[in-house]
Amino acid sequence: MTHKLDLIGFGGVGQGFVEILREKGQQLKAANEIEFKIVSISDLYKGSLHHPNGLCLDTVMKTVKETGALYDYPDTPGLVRGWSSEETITNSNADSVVEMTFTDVQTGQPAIDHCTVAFTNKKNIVMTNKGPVALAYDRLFSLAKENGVKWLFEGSVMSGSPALRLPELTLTGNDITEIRGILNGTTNYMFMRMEDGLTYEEALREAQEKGFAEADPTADVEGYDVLYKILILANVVLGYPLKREDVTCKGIANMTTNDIKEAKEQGRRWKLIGSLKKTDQGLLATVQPEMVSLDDPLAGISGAMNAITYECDLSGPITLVGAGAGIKETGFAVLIDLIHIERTK
Ligand SMILES: NC(=O)C1=CN([C@@H]2O[C@H](COP(=O)(O)OP(=O)(O)OC[C@H]3O[C@@H](n4cnc5c(N)ncnc54)[C@H](OP(=O)(O)O)[C@@H]3O)[C@@H](O)[C@H]2O)C=CC1
Ligand SMILES: N[C@@H](CC=O)C(=O)O
Repeated sequence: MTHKLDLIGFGGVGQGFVEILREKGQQLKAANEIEFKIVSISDLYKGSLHHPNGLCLDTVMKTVKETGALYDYPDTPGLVRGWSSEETITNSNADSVVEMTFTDVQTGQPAIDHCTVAFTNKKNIVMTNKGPVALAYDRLFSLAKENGVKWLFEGSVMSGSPALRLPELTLTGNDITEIRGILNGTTNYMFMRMEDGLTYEEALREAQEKGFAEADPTADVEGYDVLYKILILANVVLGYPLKREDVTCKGIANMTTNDIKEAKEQGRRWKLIGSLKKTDQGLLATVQPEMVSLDDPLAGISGAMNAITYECDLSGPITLVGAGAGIKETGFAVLIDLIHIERTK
């Protein structure tokens, strides 16, 4: 079975996903009898390529590594260049679109439009972008359903760690009363490096170099990235139509190495915590830095690792610990969603 893909957005995660297919494509074909074939790549500044029979991934990666763009990919009969994202989604022969453009924390665009165009053209969407899920979940979910296509976004919360599929599939039957965790890799990595003595700016720069941070890292340090993940968890896992204005949100942008040092002197550690709690007054949602004591299990979650605890009425608390950011880890989330589409056909 061949599953044809359009990649929309070809930054860190997009390239990480292509590397995974280069390394594991044959193995995946043998184990699952699925061949994932990339027929289009469309990126704002790197350019756009489409070939109905598939692009050569070795040449794509060589071209982007050598030139930073796709314009020097060689001409072959049938190759189309220059389609915009929407033209790619509309015109290509792909079965699924993988949406990996930047997350716009104000509007969710252009990714919301990409979903609308894909669904009305009867294409599945797999995405790591948080915007459409956080801001337009109900509308897009209905649109995908009306058009008989799938919309999967495991990578939007905790990258390759199954923070959404765990409650959906494995914890089902429980009433989840509370969700709480460390949900941003960049800030957690920054706390670790600031404890090592780096300044706020140095720690942020490192997180950017490692591919953890958003294109605009304000989203990470002001807490909006966690806010979006909290909206996704509320809407998707708890089925509660939470909006961004319902969430109290404070980030770490004003924190200094002194704050980190003071916490250390008190035998404590800062963590940026996102939480959702069902109360008699409704769903209480917060994002804020908290000082946790060193014997709190969250204190041991360091670097770009994240952790999330689901308080369940039947099974008790279940905690998932795993990568919260990273190029390959997030590329894996794309892969597992695509395999899931094939397995549930
Ligand atoms: N990195 C991580 O660890 C994780 C990332 N995510 C999410 O995954 C998505 C991708 O992340 P990442 O790869 O790190 O981000 P990057 O900023 O590296 O890549 C985003 C790419 O999207 C391109 N782009 C922007 N607008 C458009 C458009 N209209 N059409 C086509 N391409 C466009 C950008 O192009 P150009 O640069 O040429 O302008 C860029 O190449 C983001 O939404 C992020 O929030 C989710 C989980 C973890
Ligand atoms: N910028 C985000 C990436 C994953 O969502 C983070 O640092 O967690």
